[in-house]
Amino acid sequence: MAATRRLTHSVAVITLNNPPVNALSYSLRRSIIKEFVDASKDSSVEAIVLCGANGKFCAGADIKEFGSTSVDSVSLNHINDTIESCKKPVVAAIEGVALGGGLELALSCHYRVANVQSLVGLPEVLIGMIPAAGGTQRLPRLIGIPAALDMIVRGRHVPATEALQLGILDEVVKTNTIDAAVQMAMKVLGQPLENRRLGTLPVQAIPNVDTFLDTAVKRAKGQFRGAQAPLACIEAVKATLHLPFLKGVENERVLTASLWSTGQPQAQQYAFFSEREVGKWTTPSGGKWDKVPPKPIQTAAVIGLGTMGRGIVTSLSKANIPVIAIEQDAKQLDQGRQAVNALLDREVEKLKLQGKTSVPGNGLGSVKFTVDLGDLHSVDLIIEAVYENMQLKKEIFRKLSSIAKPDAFLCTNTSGLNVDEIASVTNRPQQVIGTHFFSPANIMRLLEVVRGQKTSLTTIATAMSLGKTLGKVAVLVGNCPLFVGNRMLGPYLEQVNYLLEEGSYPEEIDQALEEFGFAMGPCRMMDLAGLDVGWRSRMEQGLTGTNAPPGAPVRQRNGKRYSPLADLLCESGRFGQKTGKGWYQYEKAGGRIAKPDPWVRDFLDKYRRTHQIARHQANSQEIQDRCMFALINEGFRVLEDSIASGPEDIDVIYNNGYGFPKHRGGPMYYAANVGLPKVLSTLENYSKANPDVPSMKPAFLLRKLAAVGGPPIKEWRTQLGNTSSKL
Ligand SMILES: CC/C=C/CC(=O)SCCNC(=O)CCNC(=O)[C@H](O)C(C)(C)COP(=O)(O)OP(=O)(O)OC[C@H]1O[C@@H](n2cnc3c(N)ncnc32)[C@H](O)[C@@H]1OP(=O)(O)O
Repeated sequence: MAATRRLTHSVAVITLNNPPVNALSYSLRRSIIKEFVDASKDSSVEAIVLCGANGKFCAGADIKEFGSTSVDSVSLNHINDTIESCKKPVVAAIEGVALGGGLELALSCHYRVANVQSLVGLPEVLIGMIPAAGGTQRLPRLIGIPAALDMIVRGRHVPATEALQLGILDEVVKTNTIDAAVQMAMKVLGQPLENRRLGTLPVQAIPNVDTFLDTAVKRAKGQFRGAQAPLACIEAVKATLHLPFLKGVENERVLTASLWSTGQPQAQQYAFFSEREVGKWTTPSGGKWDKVPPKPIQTAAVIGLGTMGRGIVTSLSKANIPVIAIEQDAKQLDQGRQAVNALLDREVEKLKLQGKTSVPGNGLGSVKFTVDLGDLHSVDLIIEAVYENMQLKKEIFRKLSSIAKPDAFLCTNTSGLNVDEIASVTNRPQQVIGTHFFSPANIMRLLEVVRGQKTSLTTIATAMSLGKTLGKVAVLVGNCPLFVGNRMLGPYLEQVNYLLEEGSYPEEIDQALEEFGFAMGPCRMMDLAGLDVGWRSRMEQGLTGTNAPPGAPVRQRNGKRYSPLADLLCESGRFGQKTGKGWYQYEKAGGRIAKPDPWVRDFLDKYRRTHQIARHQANSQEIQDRCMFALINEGFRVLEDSIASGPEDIDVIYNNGYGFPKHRGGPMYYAANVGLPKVLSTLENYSKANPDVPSMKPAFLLRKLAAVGGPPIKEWRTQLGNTSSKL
């Protein structure tokens, strides 16, 4: 980890070298300042270029060093101020990424030249922080408050072509970025540098700035629900209007300290590293991500062009993988084709905005639409995405056994069916795996990769690698009903139903959980997913409908508490958004604007009267605790059963697939933060009062960890001990 210096003509080229992303660790910072000061004093040097080794400029501060002491003696602010005030021209040569402290370093240079493929941004907000090395002060001075605020609050990675238009970059080149930067440095020799020192410039005035900033605060509160960093970013940028540069930088420091005390940065940084950790899968048989090479996937196919299939085809095409898209008849194929083409048109528009129109074929993989399964004979990987019906899925996999080439991988996109049962009808169970995409599959980042009993390590490696190629965060999980995410949702939604029975209204429950930070409350989520999905499944399980045990009490099944509320809603044709009515009413069938429905209130009131349930109106805290602790308790059971290999896996699943607020780290991190003894005692109390709700009986692992005082989450794995692993 060092910066090295060489001389090209009279230009000193200082290269940041700290693989893999040239993060600004303490020792790299120390080395940069030394090389820089030496170069600025060296009389043979007329200008300086800063660049990064291995095709990457710099991904910012070394996040691993946050929170550790004694690393601040060479601050990035000091480096940036030294660079900005240098009398010799300094040019940043940006390749790959200039993010966070990396862009702040580049902004302190007098000029910036970048490769066309590179990305720049201030993504600190995504790890719960604000840019605090002058970024919130220099960027608005360079590109104005509105554009800077948009970048800083969203933490957007901006493509070089857009950054050039915004005025962040002075030149964009296709090749030889460092040479171009050296040329630029020589060209500007002798020119005045005063107006290139961003810290000395005034910020451009905009009309009605106060209204503009108030609107930004309101929008951020609505969008980021409880996350403090976006608000601190706005506060920091606002300071450019009334504080001189150095005071503005001091304000960044104060805001950072205050953010740190909320615990949100720590949670988001845990989430950041957990996303990277889950890619490093291992299996009890000794399989390991870096020991088993994946097979290359050159062609793929998707069977079924419903909502999921359309998204999966788009996702594959976006990753430049040619896809064959299959439907069972010409009419459905045509509908699927139109829907996929509309999604792909949007992708082309996005690529155009990123200046990537020159990529052959727009950088999208071709899509061939067909009704002929025979066309699949030579594809490398097939994803079945028909609706959730075991018999139908088995029929398709039987056919694929004889049609697909012997080394083709067969994936099932199921949200909870038994992958082993599907694999059992094929002639290659070792090449069968579950790939549980989340809707809309072209947008949602999560992919649950479900390993069957016979799934080979190569198949796991290939599915995990495909996830990465598709830009997803893939998490390896074991095969059990509903896998991880949906399994944990069961007890959570059970509590929602009980709260509704007891006296809460849908909008109160949603408000409590949206205040907690969820992107969407559970009643709105059920309406979006379709209430009929669960209803059909409960009918198949014999819990409701004609298969229900004759004479079973309405609110009990097999001796356990049961809520028939959602069944009753479905029986009256209320399936959620798709029918325009569910827990809410919508402007039309398929509408999205949820309005509280007096019919639902009336229905719930009548239900309570019929069943003589005394009304208990839970407050937000009770709603949050009951729902969250139910979710967490099932998370512990998932760990006990080794369906997920660690708490990080669960947290990544919830953060990326279920709208869990990242600033709380994930459900298991949240549990550790609340304190496991508290989670345990709340569950114990509930369980004692409600022995007919077994999902709330504290999990063994929770008891075990609470008994040793609730150790930090990093230590949980060692406490898991010997379990019969399904991974
Ligand atoms: C001192 C002043 C304060 C400044 C504030 C900051 O600068 S905060 C940091 C701001 N920067 C970021 O938030 C960037 C975070 N990184 C990324 O977004 C991505 O990693 C990337 C740079 C876009 C690269 O993505 P890619 O998908 O190619 O690789 P990975 O994400 O898997 O990363 C590779 C490994 O690098 C580690 N890493 C990445 N960034 C940092 C970082 N800033 N600090 C420390 N480590 C970082 C990452 O963890 C991976 O490590 P592995 O061990 O290989 O898992």
